[in-house]
Amino acid sequence: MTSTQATTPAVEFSAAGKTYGSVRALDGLTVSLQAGQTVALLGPNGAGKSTTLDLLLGLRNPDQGGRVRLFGTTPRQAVTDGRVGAMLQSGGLMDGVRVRELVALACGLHPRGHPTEQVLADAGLTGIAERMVGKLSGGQEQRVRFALATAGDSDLLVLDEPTTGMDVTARRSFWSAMRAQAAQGRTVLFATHYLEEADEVADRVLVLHRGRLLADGSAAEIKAMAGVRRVGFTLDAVPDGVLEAQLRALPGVTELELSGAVVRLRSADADATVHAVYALGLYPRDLEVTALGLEQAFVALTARADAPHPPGAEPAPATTTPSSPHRKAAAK
Ligand SMILES: Nc1ncnc2c1ncn2[C@@H]1O[C@H](COP(=O)(O)OP(=O)(O)OP(=O)(O)O)[C@@H](O)[C@H]1O
Repeated sequence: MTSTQATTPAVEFSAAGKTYGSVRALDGLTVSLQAGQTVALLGPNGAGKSTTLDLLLGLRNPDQGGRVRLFGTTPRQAVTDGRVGAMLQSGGLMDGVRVRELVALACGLHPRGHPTEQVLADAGLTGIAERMVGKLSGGQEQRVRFALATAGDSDLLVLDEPTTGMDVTARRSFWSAMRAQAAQGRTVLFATHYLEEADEVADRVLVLHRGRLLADGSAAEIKAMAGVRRVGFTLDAVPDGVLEAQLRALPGVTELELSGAVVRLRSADADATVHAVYALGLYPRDLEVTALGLEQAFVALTARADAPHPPGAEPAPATTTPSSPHRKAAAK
């Protein structure tokens, strides 16, 4: 890795947009990623994730006025210099060769290629290195794609839904291999629909929605941004006259589930809700106030962005937390 990494962002999008006909797939994305970060790119179908990765890899150019830079240079130059390894959804693998031959080819072509046997081992492919690529299962093909992405000493790894088609065990070993890559100082950017992966693996989470950056922060910060918390408690006894409707009417409550004396609710203002529970004369036991999971926070954030806005009011821009560089240890 070069010394420029310390100062130059690994990835920099400046007002990068992309329009396909009448579809605005990416709407002025401005974001930069520091070297060494592991970043998850989340978003509903059609949010612009693949378009973002295409621009990043120089497979498409941004519309006029936008710019993408990798390590201070153009994506194409960075790719040519072997600084980027990519694992994309699209693009078939060569069928008529053996796994070892294909991986050896990638290692040989990379300007800073690793030894073939090491790459095979790191991707968990040693045992199937003599198999024909065309005979592999979907999960095994993904491992080959991973091997091709890590065939050389790249500084940035770009992964588009890398664990699609993998079973739970394969996913776990994939992320452990990926962590090993990140531990060597590589920047990793991955798009995923598995929010638990983002929660477990990423230092930083970017949420795209309709081509815009809706949120940017650690997983914990994204959960907090959703603003909604879960509140649970048990009542000693449900006093006469306390009806579900009264609990539902407590300040902040957005959802309520009442099962006997056990109350589970979601609140946009948990402090006010809990205060009002006491004010009703209730005595909650085993009171718990917890943040939403990343998946629920994601659903809440994107639903809020989809909600109709008053005439003239624009949806809020990206909620970006100030705590860059988004350190996982501090966030979780
Ligand atoms: N080549 C293309 N021509 C026309 N429209 C396109 C093209 N590629 C993408 N789009 C449109 O641009 C928008 C963003 O697509 P993109 O594939 O980037 O989203 P995504 O977040 O990766 O979605 P998914 O999660 O479904 O893979 C979508 O509305 C899509 O239909």
